[in-house]
Amino acid sequence: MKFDRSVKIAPSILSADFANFGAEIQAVEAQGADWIHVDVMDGHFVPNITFGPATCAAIRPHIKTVMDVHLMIAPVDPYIQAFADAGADVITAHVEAGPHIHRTLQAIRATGAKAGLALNPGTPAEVAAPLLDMVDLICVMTVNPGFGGQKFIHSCVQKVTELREMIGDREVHIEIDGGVDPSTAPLVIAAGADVLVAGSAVFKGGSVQNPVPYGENIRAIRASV
Ligand SMILES: O=C(CO)[C@@H](O)[C@H](O)COP(=O)(O)O
Repeated sequence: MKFDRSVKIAPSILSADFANFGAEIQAVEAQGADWIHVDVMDGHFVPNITFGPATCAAIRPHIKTVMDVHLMIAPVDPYIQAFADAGADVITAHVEAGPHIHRTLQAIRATGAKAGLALNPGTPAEVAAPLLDMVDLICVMTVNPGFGGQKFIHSCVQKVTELREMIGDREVHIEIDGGVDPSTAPLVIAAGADVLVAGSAVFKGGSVQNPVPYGENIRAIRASV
């Protein structure tokens, strides 16, 4: 996976048809998705449950782009290898999910996957400072994690500006997750983000049978930035 700073749109399959992940992934990729964002939730770290490594392994052959796995689970460390074996290109863990984030990031990189660090809306940018050489991506949550379709939290935009300044010329992506649509995407791109996760704003109005709205939605986000 080669680093580049262009704007990338990563549809979150949390808003896709759960009975049809393979076809949904193929449809959004055909309609212009750059990465596929996979939200893993455990009903403990976040108040919702989605799926685990077996589902990730099952969808992997359908993903031609980048499989971006966002772990909203605690503990994280016992499951890292399973998600790497499932074919994740990026594995992101939350700083709030345990006491040893440095060890977690090391363990992710040791698998060969890119290491992502996620920050909840209430977590300040400074927590990333000692970890900048250990991460390939920082995921700024712009909603409280757990559900799609929530309202973007505007106070998180300043955090993106601070992180971009901190990162300097390191090859670290800034990903935005939650409430991204054509009205909020320009704010975070201007602040220095390059990966936009979007669930409801991509999947709304479309289906596997009628994927054209997926393309229109992706182009609307791209055009907004
Ligand atoms: O991680 C999460 C939610 O916890 C996200 O990836 C959501 O799935 C984004 O959904 P929208 O806010 O774009 O609908």
